[in-house]
Amino acid sequence: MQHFDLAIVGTGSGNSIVDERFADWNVALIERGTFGGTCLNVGCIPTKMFVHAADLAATPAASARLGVDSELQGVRWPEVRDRIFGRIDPISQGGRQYRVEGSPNVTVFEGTGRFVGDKMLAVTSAGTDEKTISADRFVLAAGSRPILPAVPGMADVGAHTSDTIMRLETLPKRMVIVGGGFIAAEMAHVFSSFGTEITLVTRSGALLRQEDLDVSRRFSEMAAERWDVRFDQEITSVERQDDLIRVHLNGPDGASTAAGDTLLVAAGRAPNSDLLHLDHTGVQLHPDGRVVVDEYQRTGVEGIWALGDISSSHQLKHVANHETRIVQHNLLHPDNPRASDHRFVPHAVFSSPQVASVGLTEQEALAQGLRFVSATQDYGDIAYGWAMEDTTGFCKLIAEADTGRLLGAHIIGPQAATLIQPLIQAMSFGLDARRMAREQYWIHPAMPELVENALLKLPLSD
Ligand SMILES: Cc1cc2nc3c(=O)[nH]c(=O)nc-3n(C[C@H](O)[C@H](O)[C@H](O)COP(=O)(O)OP(=O)(O)OC[C@H]3O[C@@H](n4cnc5c(N)ncnc54)[C@H](O)[C@@H]3O)c2cc1C
Ligand SMILES: NC(=O)c1ccc[n+]([C@@H]2O[C@H](COP(=O)([O-])OP(=O)(O)OC[C@H]3O[C@@H](n4cnc5c(N)ncnc54)[C@H](O)[C@@H]3O)[C@@H](O)[C@H]2O)c1
Repeated sequence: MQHFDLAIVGTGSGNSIVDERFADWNVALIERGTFGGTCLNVGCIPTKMFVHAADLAATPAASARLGVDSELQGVRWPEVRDRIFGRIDPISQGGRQYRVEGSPNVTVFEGTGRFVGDKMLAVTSAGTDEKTISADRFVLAAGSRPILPAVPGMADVGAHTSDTIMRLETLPKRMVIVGGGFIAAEMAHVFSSFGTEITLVTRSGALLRQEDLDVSRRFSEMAAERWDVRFDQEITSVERQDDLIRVHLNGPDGASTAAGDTLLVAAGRAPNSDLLHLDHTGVQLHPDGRVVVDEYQRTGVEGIWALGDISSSHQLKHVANHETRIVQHNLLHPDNPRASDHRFVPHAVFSSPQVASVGLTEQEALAQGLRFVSATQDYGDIAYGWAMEDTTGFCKLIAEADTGRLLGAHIIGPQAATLIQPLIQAMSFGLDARRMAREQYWIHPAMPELVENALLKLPLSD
């Protein structure tokens, strides 16, 4: 049995742990899927490349009201798709090749790892013999995978998830999307901009329910104008009839059916901890399957760390990246460990409109009994937003009443994912809202004046 100083399960964020500082460590990398993990292959990167193309495709429809007449002449789906994966696939292949052939201290095991002893992992893959390895230390970076709701027929109709939808042979004519979160919002924008008719089915009364209520409401209203959105639906069964998939629903108005040639299920992701047979090690799990870690990313078992989607309540790449750097440091400096910082974790939804958020929603601030003030600034009332004639976007801020410390920031509208960054910075470094607004220049008439004016609107005393 081969023994290693370190074994890393998962080559998403896990792959970037091993740099030159680990040159004299004997490392095993275990990967069951495509080298490079979710973000690179089926997550952040391809989706945002599709979103960029979708934004371009949607521009002609939006520009006529400003007197600019242009026409979308077509979307060459195979070319859009192949340009994206023609750029991504070589990165994954190059990363794999570098580890297999160019990293003398790293051994790559391709297959599914599962614990068979305290610090022993068996790796199985179809067509090869099972290999068992041991290691002094393990990093569990095995990520998460899409959930297919347990509904009669769901597993039999050829439903797509985000893992497969981006590689379709042809552009769908009618797509049913199940889910009302990140992936549903982004993919509905992508495919509808390319010309696919979208029916979006969600079990709750609003889309993007994790957002501040004002943002979620605004996004839901706008989505309902653009797509056939069915709220408050229970899926009772799914069936395929030749080329048509029918999703049978039960909602406030009774039974109905959503039909399309393609079904995308975007109903959340579950941690891959079940694949690892962690009962053989004593690593503990939360009820939802996430690995339990402390602030140093340590599991309860000495020498076993976890990071990213397998352990985090934030399934976000910037969180996985941060935790990777923490684990990296703590592996190298076990006597001087660093803690992860999850105080102000932002996120953005790259749909149309974009949504971005950091910190508490108003509902969370209320639930925590905080004394806070809030202010909302419309894009339409700052110079650049007025020039664009934006009528729907806004920035909402929540600040501690006594100190002016920002508690939360929420933006819906153009460039929201970029505009939020100074607010993340202010919260991370404890800059109070009044100082942030007044003690720096804000370029006129640029879009960040949205943030400046939202800050100035907060009813805080001097
Ligand atoms: C469609 C989509 C879009 C997204 N967009 C964004 C975005 O815009 N911004 C953002 O911040 N986040 C985004 N995310 C989330 C982001 O991709 C994840 O949070 C991040 O990739 C998680 O990284 P990870 O290293 O924890 O796991 P992964 O990157 O998933 O890596 C885990 C790896 O472990 C392997 N593995 C699992 N089990 C085993 C096993 N037993 N043995 C061997 N190997 C195993 C898997 O094959 C996988 O390669 C998106 C996700 C999706 C699905
Ligand atoms: N821009 C980004 O950062 C980005 C983009 C995509 C994905 N992600 C990450 O990936 C994760 C997974 O994305 P997601 O959209 O699958 O999950 P999600 O948690 O964002 O949304 C899941 C949605 O599915 C709905 N749902 C669940 N079961 C259902 C059912 N049986 N019937 C109808 N609706 C049902 C939920 O109510 C919810 O609206 C996200 O939580 C996010 O962390 C991030």
